[in-house]
Amino acid sequence: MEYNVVLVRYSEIAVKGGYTRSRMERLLLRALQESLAAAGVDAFVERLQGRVIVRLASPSSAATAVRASARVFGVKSVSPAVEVAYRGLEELVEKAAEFFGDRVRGRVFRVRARRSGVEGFTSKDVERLLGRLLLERGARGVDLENPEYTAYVEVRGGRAYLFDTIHPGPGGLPVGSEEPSLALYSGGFDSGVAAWMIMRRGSPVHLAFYDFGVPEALEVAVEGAKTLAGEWAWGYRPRLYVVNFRGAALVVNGLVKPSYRTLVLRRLMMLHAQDLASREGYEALVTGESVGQVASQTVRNLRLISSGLDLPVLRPLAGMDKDEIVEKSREIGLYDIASRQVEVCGVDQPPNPRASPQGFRSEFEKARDVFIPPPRVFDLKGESLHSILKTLGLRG
Ligand SMILES: Nc1ncnc2c1ncn2[C@@H]1O[C@H](COP(=O)(O)OP(=O)(O)OP(=O)(O)O)[C@@H](O)[C@H]1O
Repeated sequence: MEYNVVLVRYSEIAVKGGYTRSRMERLLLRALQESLAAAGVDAFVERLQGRVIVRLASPSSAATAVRASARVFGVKSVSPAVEVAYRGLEELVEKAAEFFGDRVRGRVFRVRARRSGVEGFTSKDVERLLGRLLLERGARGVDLENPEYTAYVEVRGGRAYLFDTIHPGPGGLPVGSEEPSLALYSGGFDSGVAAWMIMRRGSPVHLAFYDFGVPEALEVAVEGAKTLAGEWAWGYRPRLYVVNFRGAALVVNGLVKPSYRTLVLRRLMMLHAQDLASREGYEALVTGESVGQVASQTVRNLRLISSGLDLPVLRPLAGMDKDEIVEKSREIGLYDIASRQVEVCGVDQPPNPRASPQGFRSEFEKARDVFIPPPRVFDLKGESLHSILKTLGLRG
């Protein structure tokens, strides 16, 4: 018996009611279809009560389908499974024993059964009967606490799903459940993880990179943006905005007192991102700031950088430690790229961690009217890495 489906469980959607739930389920299906198609899996995606079934055209695509499904936001976990039809408990456990028989031989096991939309027998009945059958067919023993092998049976109406592995998905909400937002993305660890975390909460996140004129930094940021889009952005077309901030850095370095330069430049960045977001219909900004991580991220300085903005600034890493952030970037596949990023902040002196609000205001006034050219805009799904780099003058 070969895997013919992937069973997809979703997390928070299950607790939503009525219209919201069916909208989110539709978004989840669309994202799953897109992710599977991009991975080259020929499959039909079907909604069951509380589950999604990915029906595979070929069993050989099961592993790829599992990987592709586990990269979709809203998915709690996935299992490659065998779907069988049955009439009555006896036929069900017989088919299950056929699938699990070889796998439990010589091993200590347990059966975990669940059931919904079924009359006439309980989950316990399935566990007991199948357990007995598997012992008869060569399993070494039963241990409910510490088995070597778990045989899972999920019964839904007239069909049952048999599986023995559960692979975690990212959780969260399907992309499109929330309004879109714009992440200030540097290509470093923090802003990549931050963008991912807000995508995970259902917002289609677009990215803005502020270019201080260091080609290596721009190249890494484009690569990181392509990776985020290619691995995680299912169900929408993320954009990358590359903003030429060289002029802004020059003006700030020329006019502003050294200890205020980083803060003034950051605030210019935030204001610019807010205008850009408003024009494009994005309803929040996202940054990778974490309280106290560096001098520009003290509570005081975060206040100064973002005071008076109309759009909410989402800072999903605010309460995280650096090592947790780096670990997360590893999990989501951004570590290698982010670790190549060079630190470029546009100015050469760190800010005072407790900058004075009055001092900041008067220094900011000196630079507030700096001209910033319109951004270059890229469709991260539609354009290849090479063509984006070429347009930006980074490839011949
Ligand atoms: N060149 C840039 N382009 C876009 N956003 C930026 C840029 N530089 C900084 N940011 C934004 O400001 C935040 C704070 O930047 P900072 O350099 O102080 O912190 P960081 O911890 O090094 O961030 P990261 O790891 O994302 O580079 C970043 O997380 C990002 O959201």
